[in-house]
Amino acid sequence: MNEAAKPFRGVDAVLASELGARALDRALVLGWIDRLANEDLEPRELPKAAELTPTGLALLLGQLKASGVLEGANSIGLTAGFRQVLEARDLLEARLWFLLAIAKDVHERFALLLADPGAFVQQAEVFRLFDYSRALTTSPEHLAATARWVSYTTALTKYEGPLLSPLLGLEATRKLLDVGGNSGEFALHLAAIHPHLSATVVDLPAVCQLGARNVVYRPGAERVSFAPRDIRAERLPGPVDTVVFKSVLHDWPEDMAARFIAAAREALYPGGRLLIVERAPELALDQPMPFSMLANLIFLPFFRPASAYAKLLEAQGFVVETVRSVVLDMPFQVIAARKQAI
Ligand SMILES: C[S@@+](CC[C@H](N)C(=O)[O-])C[C@H]1O[C@@H](n2cnc3c(N)ncnc32)[C@H](O)[C@@H]1O
Repeated sequence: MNEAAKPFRGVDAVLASELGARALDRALVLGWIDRLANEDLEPRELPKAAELTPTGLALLLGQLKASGVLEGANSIGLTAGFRQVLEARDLLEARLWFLLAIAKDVHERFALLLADPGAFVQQAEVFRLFDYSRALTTSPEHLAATARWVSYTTALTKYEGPLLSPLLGLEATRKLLDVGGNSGEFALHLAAIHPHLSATVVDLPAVCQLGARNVVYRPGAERVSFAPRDIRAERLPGPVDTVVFKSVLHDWPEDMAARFIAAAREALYPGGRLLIVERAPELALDQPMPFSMLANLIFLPFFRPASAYAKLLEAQGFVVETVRSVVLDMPFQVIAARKQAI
């Protein structure tokens, strides 16, 4: 297994069942995980154990053992496997937050998810949290609302970055635009591993403001800048030699995706490269699925095959050079295309 994929595998393994995920959420909230990280305890010594019924305590302990979080009977401890998972605690907490929120929508609107995924996304409560319109301004209220979901995308990207960057072929890149680049986490990773690369993150104003706070003082930050823009209405800054769209284009219908590809073309030098980095619509739908997969399953109808992006790119005069893929929580693909020199 690719070493860098381990955090995803570990997190997804402890979130395999919904009850297990809920139990872990409670254990985190009750402070059990923090206490047990330092010492083993008897069940009745666990924080707030006395507030649970005997059955509640047994259920919570039982589910946490069943999902590989805890072990022991008289003396309870964290398993070695879960201690490793805790090394990516930000990823674990981000995944839990999103899964528990989306589960409610899936429970209430499963028929709609099957019949009309667009309407599901429109109606799902969880997507009110991801309200891009509140990122258009930087009032304290809008910054706070935006910060909640930006910390989710940031945590995911922190672990996705090292798996994806080897597929990008950025050795010759000097100036890169990360469009919809969120808090700059991906751009910062790219700048940190490529000392000659400078990156500009294009995103909505509140996201850029949070992003500037996210990268400050971290290695490579001096080569990461932010360009607040609404890409529906404004041109991209340029010229640059590489443009990246990571997990951005699936959010948009095909005509808008084509518009953004055209804007990237305008921002690129002749001979420049455009990289589309997206999850691939490849899930074994006839296999039992872990609860954790809900986080991707709801987007499945919106993920496009590489061939669909190749068509959009070729229609705009790009030459598709490579399609590479890697498996994280599901397959991710990188479609690399070059703007023709003339
Ligand atoms: C699904 S997130 C992906 C973020 C990041 N690239 C990642 O991989 O996690 C889509 C990003 O597009 C940005 N975005 C949405 N609408 C936008 C717009 N009109 N102009 C600029 N950025 C926009 C969002 O703020 C968000 O950061």
